[in-house]
Amino acid sequence: MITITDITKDYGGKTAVHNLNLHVPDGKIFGFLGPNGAGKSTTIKMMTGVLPMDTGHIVINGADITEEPLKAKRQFGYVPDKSDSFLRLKGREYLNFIADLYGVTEEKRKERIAYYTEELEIHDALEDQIHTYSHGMRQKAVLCGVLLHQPDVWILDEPLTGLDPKSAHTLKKLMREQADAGKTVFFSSHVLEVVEQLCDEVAIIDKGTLRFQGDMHELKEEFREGRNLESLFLELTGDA
Ligand SMILES: Nc1ncnc2c1ncn2[C@@H]1O[C@H](COP(=O)(O)OP(=O)(O)OP(=O)(O)O)[C@@H](O)[C@H]1O
Repeated sequence: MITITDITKDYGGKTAVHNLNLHVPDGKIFGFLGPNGAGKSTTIKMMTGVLPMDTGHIVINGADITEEPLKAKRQFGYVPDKSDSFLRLKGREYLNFIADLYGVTEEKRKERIAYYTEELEIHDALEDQIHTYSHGMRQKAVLCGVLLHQPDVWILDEPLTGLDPKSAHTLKKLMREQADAGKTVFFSSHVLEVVEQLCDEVAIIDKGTLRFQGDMHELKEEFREGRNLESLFLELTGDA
């Protein structure tokens, strides 16, 4: 579970996120939706402790990201929208490093690395350095790192962008399994079809301000005759 209370972030006088409140429950796939520049990545960076917030609190599974950063960070796995870290490591070295960080046993890491890298089709690239990987392959390597230590909370920034159809299908299946196991799945997107197909609950943000939060059923109730998610999104984000 993630609770965000009254968070605000200014970048040199420009407000990127303004008094945002969100409750991300367990057992559901939660989509965080908004146009380019809406404040999604800024919010995710504050959730994961990458950026300090100016005001407010974020609590992840009972741990405050500012007051108990290590405890909070142990609760989640994070896949950023761009991954340019550990480029000199080979894929297998990176995954072993993650397994060491999170204390995954030899037996479990062997089994999980084999399973998830096969599922996401990067097994054949494990002996190559990450700088030779494509954007999608890097994302899959980071995703395997998250799957390897099986955190309760997943925080994924645009996770399906750049994935081929088969890998996107596999990731959607894994997200559903995680939610069905009563865990937390939070992801950002501006692809409406993905959100419509996958989410149980959504929040829509625009210009740093929350425009809607509710389940897909409530969102669909907002649809009037002849309107779809796209027209509703455009109306909520002020572009209709
Ligand atoms: N480091 C920064 N310095 C100054 N302004 C920034 C910085 N990072 C983001 N911004 C601004 O903050 C606002 C929110 O940006 P953010 O990256 O959070 O949006 P987003 O919803 O993730 O967009 P996208 O879908 O395009 O990735 C934008 O107006 C952006 O220009």
